[in-house]
Amino acid sequence: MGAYLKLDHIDKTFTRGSASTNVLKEVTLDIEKGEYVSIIGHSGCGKSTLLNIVAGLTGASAGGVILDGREVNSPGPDRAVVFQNHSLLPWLTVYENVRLAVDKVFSGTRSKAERHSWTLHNLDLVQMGHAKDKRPSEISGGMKQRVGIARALAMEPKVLLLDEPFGALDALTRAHLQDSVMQIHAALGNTILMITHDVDEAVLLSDRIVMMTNGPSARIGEVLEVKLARPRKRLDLVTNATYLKAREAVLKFLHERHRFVEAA
Ligand SMILES: Nc1ncnc2c1ncn2[C@@H]1O[C@H](COP(=O)(O)OP(=O)(O)OP(=O)(O)O)[C@@H](O)[C@H]1O
Repeated sequence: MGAYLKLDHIDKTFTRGSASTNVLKEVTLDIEKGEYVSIIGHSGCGKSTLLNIVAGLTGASAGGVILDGREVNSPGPDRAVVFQNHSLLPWLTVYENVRLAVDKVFSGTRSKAERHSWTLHNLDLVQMGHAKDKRPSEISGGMKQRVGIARALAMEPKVLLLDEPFGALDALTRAHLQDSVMQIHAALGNTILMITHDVDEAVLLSDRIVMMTNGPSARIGEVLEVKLARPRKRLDLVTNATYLKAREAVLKFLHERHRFVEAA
């Protein structure tokens, strides 16, 4: 038996005319069911490209993705993506945005009443039940991200793919949302692959942090296991030696890679 989610020797080269850029080189990673894995690396190294390959939105040039024993190479409801800039449909209410996804996945297997209560349940999970009849333009950025997360969770994906989901938010909103995601992960045991630029966020949330080298031809440089017990409380971690050590290791990796590029 292999890993639950396997990224197997992924290579990606973009070609335009006669010019081609090799963005990812031999990226191999095994992720267990219920694991929270973050990918961190400098801007442009290929993190989003990698996530898009897992999502099936971009094809790999070589290698592939195996999820729960099956190769995946096109988008599917078993992999739900939450992007940095929410992608809610502006003409639908909060409820309707989530319901649309629920209907898409479950119209053949669950009754109308079940789909209705499942939609409400997922909005409650992210504390957005109270705003169910609002439209995206009437709610804040953080609330929109919550709805995006509810929509993704409601599809009951095998893997949740988060592409800098908190990147555009102010620090306080970001912290609230991180706490919500930690609670949801603890309660539901989701398998999560998340891209982030934020070292503290990576350490706080992850079981493992995958550090990418700079592109072109980015690879996995190091993988750091974050051996912090859960539940994790951000205030307790400020002085926690394991937390500080992990944070330092990631910062060091990023700093050294950056220096390398500057010197090259
Ligand atoms: N469709 C495309 N065609 C050509 N090149 C592309 C395409 N998509 C991405 N790239 C290139 O691939 C490289 C990696 O881009 P990607 O967006 O994956 O990086 P990233 O690590 O997610 O960056 P950031 O952290 O800034 O979001 C970049 O050099 C980018 O210009």
